[in-house]
Amino acid sequence: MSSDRSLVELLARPQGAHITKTPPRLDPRAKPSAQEAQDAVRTLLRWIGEDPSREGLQDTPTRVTKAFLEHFAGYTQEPHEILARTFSEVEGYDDVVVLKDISFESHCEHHMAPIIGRAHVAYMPNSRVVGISKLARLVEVFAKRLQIQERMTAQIADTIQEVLQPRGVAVMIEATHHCMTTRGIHKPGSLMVTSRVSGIFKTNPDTRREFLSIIGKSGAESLAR
Ligand SMILES: Nc1nc2c(ncn2[C@@H]2O[C@H](COP(=O)(O)OP(=O)(O)OP(=O)(O)O)[C@@H](O)[C@H]2O)c(=O)[nH]1
Ligand SMILES: [Zn+2]
Repeated sequence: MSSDRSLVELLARPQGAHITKTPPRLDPRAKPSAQEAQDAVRTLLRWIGEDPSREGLQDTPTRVTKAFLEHFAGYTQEPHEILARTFSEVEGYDDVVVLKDISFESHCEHHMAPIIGRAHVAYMPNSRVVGISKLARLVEVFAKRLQIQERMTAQIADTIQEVLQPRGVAVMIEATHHCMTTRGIHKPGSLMVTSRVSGIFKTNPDTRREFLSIIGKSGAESLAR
């Protein structure tokens, strides 16, 4: 192509058309395909110096994406729906209900490293109670997302408060953060403890003490006031 011709063609283009267009901004929430997710795993494998085509790694991208679907299943579940069904025939039971030692596995949003812990969930019913398994399901929904422990604690407590409208809620979580135990500062055995209380658990020290005693933490008087 002569330089004259290319100049003519260039001038004939609409103004600015010769400038490479900025690619459209990706919607950060648009879901990539399974293929794209598996390719991303292959990229990471190459990045650590591995050969994704070797026999032992050939199915690894599929396994990893499948595992991710399990680790992060909480994004497809609606927490409020879990507590939708309640029972009122409780013979006037209006004392504290506690489900303690609910084990969970989550992942921290900073390193995507496991957070392994236990949650203790209590509420003071207001004429209606919820099926007790639903408290564990609620923990599970929030655990199966990328988390920081403080937010997970608050989300569990706030959802119970919003949906059941009990006289109070108390949630305590104790967890080990693998980003602190297996990397970084390497402090195995360190345990992060968070709590969120509302209603009567906040205003009445006796109710708070009862919760702490039931979960085996009597003496821990400093729970958020
Ligand atoms: N508050 C809080 N911090 C968390 C949680 N999970 C992880 N972290 C912390 O998030 C912080 C991220 O800090 P950065 O300095 O950005 O990351 P980093 O350089 O990898 O930090 P180090 O872990 O200290 O090596 C770290 O201090 C983690 O310990 C959590 O649930 N709650
Ligand atoms: Zn982390």
